[in-house]
Amino acid sequence: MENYLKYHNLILEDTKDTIRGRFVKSSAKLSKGIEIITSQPLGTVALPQTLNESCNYCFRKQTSPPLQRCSQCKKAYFCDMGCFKNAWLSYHQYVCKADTTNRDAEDDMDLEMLERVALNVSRYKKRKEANQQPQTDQAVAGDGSEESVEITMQAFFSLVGHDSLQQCHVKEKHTFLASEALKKPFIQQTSLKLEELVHYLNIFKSNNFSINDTDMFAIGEGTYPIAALFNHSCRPNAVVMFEGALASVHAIEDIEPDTEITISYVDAAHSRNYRQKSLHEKYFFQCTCERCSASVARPYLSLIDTLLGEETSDWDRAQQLLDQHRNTNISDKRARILQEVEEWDLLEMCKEYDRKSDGCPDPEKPLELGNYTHYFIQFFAPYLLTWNQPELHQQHVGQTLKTSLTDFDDPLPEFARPPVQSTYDEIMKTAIDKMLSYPTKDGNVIPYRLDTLSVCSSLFYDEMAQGHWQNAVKLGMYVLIQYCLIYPPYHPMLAQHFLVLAKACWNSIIQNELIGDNLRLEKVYERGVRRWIMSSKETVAVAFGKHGKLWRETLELEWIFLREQKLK
Ligand SMILES: C[S@@+](CC[C@H](N)C(=O)[O-])C[C@H]1O[C@@H](n2cnc3c(N)ncnc32)[C@H](O)[C@@H]1O
Repeated sequence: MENYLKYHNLILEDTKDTIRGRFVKSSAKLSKGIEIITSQPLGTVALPQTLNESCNYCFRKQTSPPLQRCSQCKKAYFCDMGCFKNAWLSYHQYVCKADTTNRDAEDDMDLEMLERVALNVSRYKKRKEANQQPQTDQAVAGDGSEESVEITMQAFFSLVGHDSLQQCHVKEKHTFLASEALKKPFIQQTSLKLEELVHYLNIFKSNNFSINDTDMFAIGEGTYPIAALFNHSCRPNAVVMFEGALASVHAIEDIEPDTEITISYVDAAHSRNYRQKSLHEKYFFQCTCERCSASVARPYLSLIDTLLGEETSDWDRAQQLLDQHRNTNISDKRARILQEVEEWDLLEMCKEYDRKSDGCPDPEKPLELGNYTHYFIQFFAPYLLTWNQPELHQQHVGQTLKTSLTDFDDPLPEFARPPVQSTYDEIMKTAIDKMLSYPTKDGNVIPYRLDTLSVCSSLFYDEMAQGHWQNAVKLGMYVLIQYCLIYPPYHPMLAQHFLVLAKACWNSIIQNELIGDNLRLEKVYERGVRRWIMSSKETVAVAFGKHGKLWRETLELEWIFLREQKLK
């Protein structure tokens, strides 16, 4: 295992702290966008609601030819006979029948994962017993370039289950699930004991990953022993991405040698309390990352949570309530926000907060969604991505100075306000201080709060679904500002949002053309599309790589947009 890590410029260090355990650090500089290491699954389970969307064996999505449904159990889907045969040999033969029990869906997934992992552990042990020769480290790991089964298993056996810390109801549930598994002959044949199975379930709780598709929607869950060696930070420098069932850890910022590499176990778009509570319940630690506790180097990071405030209720529940429109408080707020969005005049706002006009919202009055968005977007986009490329910010002098920013964005006049700060940290600090300097008033929608974000992001998708593109663009720009605060600049959530925003802007242009709306508005949208396509290209390449669906979609949109421009 160490060899595999070393080959990938990684070192596993032990803190000797019983909770923090080991952590992974870099032994060389790792540039943003690189795939640091890949991680093979020891077991994967599809989410019940997405069973027909991806192959039950390799987790790839396929529409042409369509996935084939298993004719016997009529539940699992596969790409082709190859995947079906592999699945059959590894696990499907044991579960290929209707399950008549009525456990809840989460328990069913845990049980399925347990059975898959137990089978793999038992096969591995049997193979080891059959091949009695002691293996040297070299023979086990080769040159370290490939993750052999031995490496995956070594990593799995080393993972923490926090067995003694689990709460009574968790212990009871895990004991029940382990005994359910042991009722099945194929699990009895593994010779694994009840305590071992309970330990594996504890390992899953603190180490498993949610498997996402390219649109960042969860489609399953997996045990990835190598990826599970990375510790958590609410401000991570790496993310775990999936290609089918293979996980890989990507750097989302430049990582200097000897730096801990961290990923985030919870969505960073939650309040500090929510994150702390769920990290403690599931992983048993108190998060002291740069965002959770005041960092000396980057003090503005802890101000992000001061800005965001608390969730009004449990986030998922709030989402549910939003969907159902039942909760009067939330639907009142939704109606008020929608009215603000309807009344916000995009052209007026663009004029007021144009870089040359030096406009800023009245410092005596609370911020409204429109002026908040138009004023602060000038701090962030696209400057969060290009602050370290000053040549891109040069004024267009003479006839020929051409830079990618002048291709994609307005050249920035020297006297422009607010000035582009010269580092990422300065941009963030200046913007956050400025936001916090505005007064707030009870009953007003406070733009930077989390509850406003959750209403606006749900409205953003609803307005797109209904083809209300002008509203969608305003909401999308607002959500962008919040994402710039919450996520590191090359985070997949931000990259994906840039692309969706570019598409919304493009659809707005098409819709405006259809209804013959005014030309000046069209110019504003065109500038938006250029800007969001550029930002999307820059971030998608780093966060997702240049081989996936999002990169293709970005290039396609750019191609259509540039072609239309030429035709005009
Ligand atoms: C997925 S494992 C990470 C690898 C683990 N440190 C190990 O040695 O196997 C998750 C566990 O690591 C520890 N951990 C992860 N991130 C941490 C952090 N930021 N602070 C303290 N402990 C952390 C907790 O014990 C958590 O349950």
